[in-house]
Amino acid sequence: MSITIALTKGRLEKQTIALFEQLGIDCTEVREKGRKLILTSANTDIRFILVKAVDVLTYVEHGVADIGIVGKDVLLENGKDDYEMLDLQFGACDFCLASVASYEPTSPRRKVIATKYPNVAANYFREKGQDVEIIKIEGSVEIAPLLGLADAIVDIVETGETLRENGLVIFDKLAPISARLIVNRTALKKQTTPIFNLIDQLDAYLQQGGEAE
Ligand SMILES: Nc1ncnc2c1ncn2[C@@H]1O[C@H](COP(=O)(O)OP(=O)(O)OP(=O)(O)O)[C@@H](O)[C@H]1O
Ligand SMILES: O=P(O)(O)OC[C@H]1O[C@H](OP(=O)(O)OP(=O)(O)O)[C@H](O)[C@@H]1O
Repeated sequence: MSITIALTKGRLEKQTIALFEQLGIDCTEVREKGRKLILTSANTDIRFILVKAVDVLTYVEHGVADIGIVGKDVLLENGKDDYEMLDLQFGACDFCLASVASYEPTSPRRKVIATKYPNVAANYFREKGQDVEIIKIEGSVEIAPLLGLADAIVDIVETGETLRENGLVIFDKLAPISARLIVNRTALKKQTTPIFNLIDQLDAYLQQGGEAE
């Protein structure tokens, strides 16, 4: 029986492949994929599918993929933490509250918050007991406070360069983010041994300080 692994296309792709290759899993077809989206590993029973981050959740939830590799941001936003089995430690960044330096996070005025992650932002302000208006933005979130659309943003910060270049500063760190391995529950019951073997190998590699290049 083969294992299907859904990979997040884009930023996490290279490091995911590098990590699997460190375990001796051939990923040549994924590295040289062209426009192909279903790829096989030459030396294992693993099949990879390449999809957008949120779709990794969908394929794993429906059992079409047994395993998924996805950012913690996507799990938090979609309330799917319980699928998570392993922190893969790459793709590290943070969810942050940021704005222009004059922003007053504790002022009683009802704030407007722009974000790609409305649920993460809503949970954060709910826990703080603050009622805010949330505006969903699809990208370039940093311009929202500069143009007066929002008072502040909740967004991913990695190097901090985007904030710096747009004159924004961090007011709070909400949660650390990195790539996570998620597993479909039924697949785990049906294919316990191969799935746990893979997780154990990844875990052992990461424990001994190995990194995805
Ligand atoms: N600087 C960063 N900005 C955004 N995501 C990052 C960053 N560094 C690591 N990541 C991780 O990479 C994952 C994939 O991000 P990527 O930008 O490739 O896809 P996306 O968020 O779906 O964007 P797009 O809609 O542009 O395809 C994120 O879910 C996050 O976990
Ligand atoms: O701290 P940094 O290293 O600068 O990285 C953080 C930036 O990267 C992401 O945006 P992305 O490049 O995905 O573009 P987007 O604005 O279109 O989402 C994120 O939303 C930040 O804007």
